[in-house]
Amino acid sequence: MGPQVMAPINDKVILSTSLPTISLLRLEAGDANESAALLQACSSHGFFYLNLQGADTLLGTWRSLLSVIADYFDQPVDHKMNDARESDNQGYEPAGTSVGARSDEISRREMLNRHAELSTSVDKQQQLFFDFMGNAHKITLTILSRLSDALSLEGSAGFETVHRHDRPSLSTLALFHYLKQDNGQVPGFGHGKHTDIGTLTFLLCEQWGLQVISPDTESWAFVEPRLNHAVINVGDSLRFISGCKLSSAVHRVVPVQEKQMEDRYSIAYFLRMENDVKYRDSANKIWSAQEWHDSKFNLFRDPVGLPNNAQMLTGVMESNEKLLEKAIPVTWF
Ligand SMILES: O=C(O)CCC(=O)C(=O)O
Ligand SMILES: [Fe+2]
Repeated sequence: MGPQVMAPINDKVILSTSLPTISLLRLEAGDANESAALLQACSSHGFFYLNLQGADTLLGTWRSLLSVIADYFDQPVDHKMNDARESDNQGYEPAGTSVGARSDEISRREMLNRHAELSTSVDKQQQLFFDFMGNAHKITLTILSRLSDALSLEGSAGFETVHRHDRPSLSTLALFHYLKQDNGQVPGFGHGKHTDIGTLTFLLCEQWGLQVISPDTESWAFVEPRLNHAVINVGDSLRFISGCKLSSAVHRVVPVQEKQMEDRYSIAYFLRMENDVKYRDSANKIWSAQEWHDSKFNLFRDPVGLPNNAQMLTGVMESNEKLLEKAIPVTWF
């Protein structure tokens, strides 16, 4: 079983037509104009389409993975619970574990020893997952070094130097299944509004549902799924380490119609910094990358004191001048 076709959108939907498109081929070739366009995209929107032309291996692996994950999530919950690890970046998490996220999820930390402990059907597909992670990792590192170039960050000032291969990080591949709401039993759908924790997120999804706050209109806009394009966004850690020159845009996942009429599948590779890298958030507090990660995940699970803590979910973006004028109420699905 593979994912179903995309849902038609309704009239009220605003499309984000202004998202920039960056070419992976041109970034790989070191085209300086493309690096400048990348910097512009990451400073203004914090979100862009990455044209994957030329990345045939990755696109092929993605096709195979889509049917593997659909089959995986199709298994009974009891069986999938054999893979539960009570971890934010390893194993299975059933829908509703984190506030605002109504999705089944399977995540795998990038493991250099090339071995993952999963007992259910996906165990046999380990190579596919590692191939995908390897490719996504390489692409996100290319983006990162082009951003360093465009910001003239040379040598040890470059962003790549805090993403060394042999240092522990919480980089993760996550596979999401947003459940169809056709039988009235699913309490909610989607992913509440947030910014991503880490450096860069590489997202592949051919179905509707992702929304960003458009910097042009300051209101929610759907990101149109585009064939052979990934959606890349800047996370909090990169925003902070860039001295807030780059934006970690607020986004969420919602049904396109009143209810979610089809199962939705997405794959995200979260590139994260080395655990002990330190940075200042925009409120001037110092964090290690791991502390920021753990605190934000604790909040996702148990949002004590929301909406006071809501600023952290959105990477303190709402106290940033970019969104200050129009504070958006915290809503969950
Ligand atoms: O599933 C998606 O399209 C996006 C998921 C997301 O934003 C996240 O997991 O951080
Ligand atoms: Fe996200």
